[in-house]
Amino acid sequence: MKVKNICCIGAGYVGGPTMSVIAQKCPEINVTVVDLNEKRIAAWNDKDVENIPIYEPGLSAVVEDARGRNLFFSTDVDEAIDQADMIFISVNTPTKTYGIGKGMAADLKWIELCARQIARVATSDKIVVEKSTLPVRTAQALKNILDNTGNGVNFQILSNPEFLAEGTAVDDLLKPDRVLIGGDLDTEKGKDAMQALVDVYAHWVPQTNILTTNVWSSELSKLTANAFLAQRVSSINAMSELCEVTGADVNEVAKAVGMDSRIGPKFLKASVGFGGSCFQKDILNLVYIAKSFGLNEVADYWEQVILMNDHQKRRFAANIVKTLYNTVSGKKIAMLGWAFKKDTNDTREAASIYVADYLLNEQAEIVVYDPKVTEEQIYGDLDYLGSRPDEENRKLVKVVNTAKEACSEAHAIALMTEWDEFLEIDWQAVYENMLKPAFLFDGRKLLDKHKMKDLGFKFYAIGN
Ligand SMILES: NC(=O)c1ccc[n+]([C@@H]2O[C@H](COP(=O)([O-])OP(=O)(O)OC[C@H]3O[C@@H](n4cnc5c(N)ncnc54)[C@H](O)[C@@H]3O)[C@@H](O)[C@H]2O)c1
Ligand SMILES: O=c1ccn([C@@H]2O[C@H](COP(=O)(O)OP(=O)(O)O[C@H]3O[C@H](CO)[C@@H](O)[C@H](O)[C@H]3O)[C@@H](O)[C@H]2O)c(=O)[nH]1
Repeated sequence: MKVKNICCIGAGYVGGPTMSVIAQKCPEINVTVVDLNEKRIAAWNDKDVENIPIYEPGLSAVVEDARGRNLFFSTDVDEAIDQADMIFISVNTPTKTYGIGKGMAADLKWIELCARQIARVATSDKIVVEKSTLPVRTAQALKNILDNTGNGVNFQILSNPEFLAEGTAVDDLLKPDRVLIGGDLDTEKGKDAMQALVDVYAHWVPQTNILTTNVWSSELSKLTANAFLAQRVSSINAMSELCEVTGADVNEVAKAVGMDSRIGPKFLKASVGFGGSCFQKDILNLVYIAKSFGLNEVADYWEQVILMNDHQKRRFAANIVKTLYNTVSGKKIAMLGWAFKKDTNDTREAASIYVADYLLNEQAEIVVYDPKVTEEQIYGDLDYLGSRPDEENRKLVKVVNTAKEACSEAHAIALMTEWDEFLEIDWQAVYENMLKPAFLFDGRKLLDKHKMKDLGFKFYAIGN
């Protein structure tokens, strides 16, 4: 079968970029991305393509190419479901904040709502694709909901997890290491559905990079990939603490270790701790699944990756307090960067939120500058933690428009995100405008230690 109409439910960080690339590469397929969030859809449809709701290098050009031709953004979910022969579900699956599995399991509320809506609306056969990251065996639950509608529609469920990383989403989508498609390999209908999705990706991805597996392997591979990646970051971060007490330099250790072809150089950059919407959520989910099968050793093994990450964020903040003579009360701390990594406006689970919260509990005054994150987002992130009244966050935290302004008259700077522009800062001028001693804490190992020390900074970097 040839796919003619695709619908994607969820116009977020995954649905938006993924569907834009599919539409650009498959001009004969109509792609409609739908969302309940009217503001988000309006932003995707904004006349000025620079105002689309997600910042990703190269994304606006892709959207401009396809939007209005075969790429559409809409809030009419029913209509798009009705028209589609293939439906991607790309809604959020955050960690549950209530009930059984609170703080661990993935909240599948939005997934189930999608399934019920598809079941209610569909009058013709559909291929339903899990694009969201889901616990292994979710496809079974989806199938149960879809198959119990009694309207005779045939649903094929595929798992097609997304591996893009934010900040490089467009590149990752254009040149994926692999595309993974899980489906029912035992039936002709299952195989046909898989082939239909393979044919979509084959417009631009070499066949050798398109991997087909059974559904459960596909679902579990996504959680496994994120667990392995996060584990590397926690491993090097654990070493960074050991480096700090032994005189080793974590960058040198990472380079030496990464040159072993069995280990490889990627994801060995020590940092103030990994953030982002995926790593923590997906590992907690993995831990929960392992525990629910009684596999306690497996669960404990992976949980340690999260515990190490929490420790890394906490000890970075604690080191600031300790170094500033054991008190930051009433002191101005400039935070450079708020996003969880460079080249994205996403702040979900960013280390900066937790470091700021720690410092605010110590009564610091914080001034934040991030080139892509809005003031509203920063206050929202702090308010969400509920550590203090919202008004207090507005009183103690200021958000400014330049790094220079943030650092002026500061007691200390905490570099939280590795934005390229922080390399271009006139650090001499920054030094001159700070209170002395001028403390600089580099949570990303971005800056040149010798240069910063020569300028006069009291300089501290992770793992050094
Ligand atoms: N962010 C990433 O880099 C990334 C990468 C790979 C996989 N994932 C996974 O992809 C999924 C989506 O992540 P995201 O970052 O795009 O989330 P997101 O929160 O940015 O987007 C999800 C969107 O779905 C919409 N939505 C929720 N329920 C809906 C419904 N019933 N009908 C219509 N719209 C609905 C929300 O309004 C929201 O705009 C998650 O499972 C995530 O784990 C994310
Ligand atoms: O060597 C490294 C690499 C990353 N990080 C940090 O780890 C976090 C996650 O970074 P990254 O993985 O690059 O971004 P994400 O967008 O979270 O992407 C991850 O999560 C996605 C959602 O599941 C997956 O699709 C991607 O494959 C996976 O890399 C960020 O805070 C990074 O700063 C480090 O500290 N050191």
